[in-house]
Amino acid sequence: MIRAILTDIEGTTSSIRFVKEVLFPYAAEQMGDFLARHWDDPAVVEQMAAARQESGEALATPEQAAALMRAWIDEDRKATPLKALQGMIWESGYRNGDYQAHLYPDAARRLRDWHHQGFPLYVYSSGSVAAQKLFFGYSEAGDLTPLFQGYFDTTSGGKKEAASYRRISEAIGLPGHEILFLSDVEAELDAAREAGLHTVLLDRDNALPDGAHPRVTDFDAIDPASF
Ligand SMILES: CSCCC(=O)C(=O)COP(=O)(O)O
Ligand SMILES: [Mg+2]
Repeated sequence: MIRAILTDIEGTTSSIRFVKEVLFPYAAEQMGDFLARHWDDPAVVEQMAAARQESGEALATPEQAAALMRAWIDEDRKATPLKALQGMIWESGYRNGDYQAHLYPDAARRLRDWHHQGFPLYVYSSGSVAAQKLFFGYSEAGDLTPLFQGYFDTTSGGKKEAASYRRISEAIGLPGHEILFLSDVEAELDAAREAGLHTVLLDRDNALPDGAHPRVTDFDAIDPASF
């Protein structure tokens, strides 16, 4: 029986296009300026230390660091320091009203329904926890943060590693077989299933063949009671 639902964001609750064509370019454009202005802030110092560790580069100036961060954005690298910096940069964009996060209407509707039915809801995204809270706080469907019990990011591990889902199950306080994980990426679902979670593949473009995971094109087709 499912007792909690864990959802991915990009490609699952929300369009890939919004992330790739709005959020990532915004972060890339602001990165140089942001690092120059916040170079000595403790939160940035911490992420720069992590970026040096991951890259092996000296990153001695904001310009050098910005160039590497932009390269990582281009390759869609799910690096924790990049994700933390993106979250810091996106904050002002949301607060200034430069954009609102895209939410598929079916996702917003079903997340509200499941919350009202008593399912604890959680997010697991490569975006930082701070970025996730901004995303759902400033969404096209309004502030959805009251729906969620908790958020997980790459500090729990990579999304294609079964160990990450074991950590998340432990943090939620439920065995894997009582958690339903929703994602648009089969490799993430494979890892979640290896950790014992139930899975559903969101195939928003109805373009994928039937495979190892139940496949739906929207949240309306998901019935947590059917597992
Ligand atoms: C939290 S919003 C931005 C999402 C993001 O940065 C990203 O890399 C998307 O990853 P996801 O795990 O949600 O597919
Ligand atoms: Mg995704």
